[in-house]
Amino acid sequence: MNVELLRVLLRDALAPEELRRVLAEFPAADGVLRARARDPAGDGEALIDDALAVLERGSLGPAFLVHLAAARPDLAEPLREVAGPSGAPEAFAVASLLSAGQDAAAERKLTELERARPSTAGDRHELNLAVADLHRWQREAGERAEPSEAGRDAITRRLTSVAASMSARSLDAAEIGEAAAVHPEAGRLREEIEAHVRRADGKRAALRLLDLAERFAGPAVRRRAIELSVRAGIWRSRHVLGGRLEVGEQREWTDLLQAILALTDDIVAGAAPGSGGLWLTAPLDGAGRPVPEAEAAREYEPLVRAASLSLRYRRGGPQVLRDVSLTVFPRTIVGVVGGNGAGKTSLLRVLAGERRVDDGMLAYPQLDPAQGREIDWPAVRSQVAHVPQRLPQWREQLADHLHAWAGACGIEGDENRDAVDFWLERLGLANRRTARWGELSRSLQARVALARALVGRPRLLLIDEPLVALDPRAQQWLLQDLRDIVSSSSLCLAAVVSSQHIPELEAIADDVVGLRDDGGVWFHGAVLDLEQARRGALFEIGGRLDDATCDRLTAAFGPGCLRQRESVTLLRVGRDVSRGAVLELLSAGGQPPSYFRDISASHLRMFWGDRP
Ligand SMILES: Nc1ncnc2c1ncn2[C@@H]1O[C@H](COP(=O)(O)OP(=O)(O)OP(=O)(O)O)[C@@H](O)[C@H]1O
Repeated sequence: MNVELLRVLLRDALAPEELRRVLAEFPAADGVLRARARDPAGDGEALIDDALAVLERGSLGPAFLVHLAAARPDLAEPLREVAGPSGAPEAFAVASLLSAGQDAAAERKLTELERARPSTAGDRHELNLAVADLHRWQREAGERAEPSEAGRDAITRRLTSVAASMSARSLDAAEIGEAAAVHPEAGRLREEIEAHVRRADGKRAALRLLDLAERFAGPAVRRRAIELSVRAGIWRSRHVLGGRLEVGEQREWTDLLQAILALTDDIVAGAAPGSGGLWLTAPLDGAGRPVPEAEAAREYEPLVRAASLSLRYRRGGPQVLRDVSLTVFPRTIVGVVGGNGAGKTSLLRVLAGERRVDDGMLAYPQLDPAQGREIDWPAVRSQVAHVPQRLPQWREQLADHLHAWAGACGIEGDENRDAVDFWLERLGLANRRTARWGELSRSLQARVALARALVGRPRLLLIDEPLVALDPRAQQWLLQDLRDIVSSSSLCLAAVVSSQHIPELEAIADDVVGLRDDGGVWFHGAVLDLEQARRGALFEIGGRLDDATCDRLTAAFGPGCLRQRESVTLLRVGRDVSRGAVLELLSAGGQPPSYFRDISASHLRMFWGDRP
């Protein structure tokens, strides 16, 4: 939008009283602007300044152009120039044709606009409604032999919001393109939000909008994103059961989806370097651009590097960790999987600095500023949030508890208030602000533990068995949120998550450390390679195996290596495991199986299937 041209137009083409009236009647203006416009003693220039400041914000500018075109059809041409190349001039051309009484031309234009297929489902829906409104209005006008002003206004109002939404998308296309090219995460999140909107999943769209705002926007925009998320939540609870929406409700819903998309674009456009947005949280150079090396270090240098860790709780006692190695990169989730007593909790306690290892190398390249021979544990611990399996309880009301916790982490004042509000909304806890520990389900208690960890602005999350006692839906909900937050957050954090729920964790993890029952490692690497490793070799074993044999095999080849299929047992092992080694373990209890064969190359391997 050409703001300077609009300034000239407002000053020279409109009499002061007319300017006041147009601004006072502009439905999308904020209350302050409308009140000023109604003040007959106010200064005209100052009013124009105020108006332009409001119109430049968000996507109100194009909506105002439509509004003005409807009031002053003679200004259509200069307004088109002000709007620039976007869908908005089309929309306000229709408005001005209607206003000038050229209904047939307005209808033609509107139909053209609808055919042009604007980019979002919300826009298309809104245009359909506008066409329907126009037809109804024409019919009514024909019957009454006199056009109805109210009908005309209704169509203009609707076009105003379409124009706002469409131009929010096309006016900023260049900026959005630039931001997405420089920072693919912004572009990716925008695409994801659009996809949720297309599926009319407003709540998921709003949650991802919160992630986008947390990463790229300042507190005011985050507040706006929180408001939209609250509205989307109310909508979901009202309409989740698939009730039909009334026409008025449809409009409200469309407005909400459009507002989500418009704010998304505002944030993404602001994420472009040089736009004044926050775009990254890395240190900035003199010109306000992120320092590339600092950003690269933050994104790509590991948070944890551990090699050959070993641990015994007491001298001469059993070895709990044996030669365990892992590397944790920012924005990744490392799953630590294994059976009962495999050492998962112990490994997390070592990483949290609660337990010293007997041997091995442990370093926190980004968290330990000194990088000396000894780890600076206070510095590291202040950036690590450990959520133990036994969740911490609290006495106060939930929001008070989180405020106090954030305060204890050094987050004070507005930042404290904003962080608590943000995480309560993001994790679906906002309507439980006043709840106490005992009033929450286990699933919500797990979410509170996550919120508490996140308000402290950690770089590393260590989460022990978060899925225990959650039903499958709650497990999926929690893991999906964790995945989204770790991928997108401005904290640039990583998570190490332990669980016995191997398939669930694998679905969201980047890397896996699979612990054997003896504390050794049966797999360490990318999830993508895990399947490959498991595919190594497949053996079919006759009959059911006794518990002792199952335990022996699981200890050697890791949890999940065995599946019972009808009258046979299938065993999956790495490629490097010999037939002889497997047979030895099968026979160690003195009862060799009735038969045993390698079916790796046979179609029978299909019987492994997805079913555990
Ligand atoms: N404080 C301790 N003192 C002595 N032994 C311990 C201690 N904590 C754990 N162990 C032992 O270390 C081994 C590993 O325990 P750990 O809790 O790390 O395993 P885990 O994989 O988390 O098991 P689970 O899934 O049952 O929680 C177990 O044999 C356990 O008995």
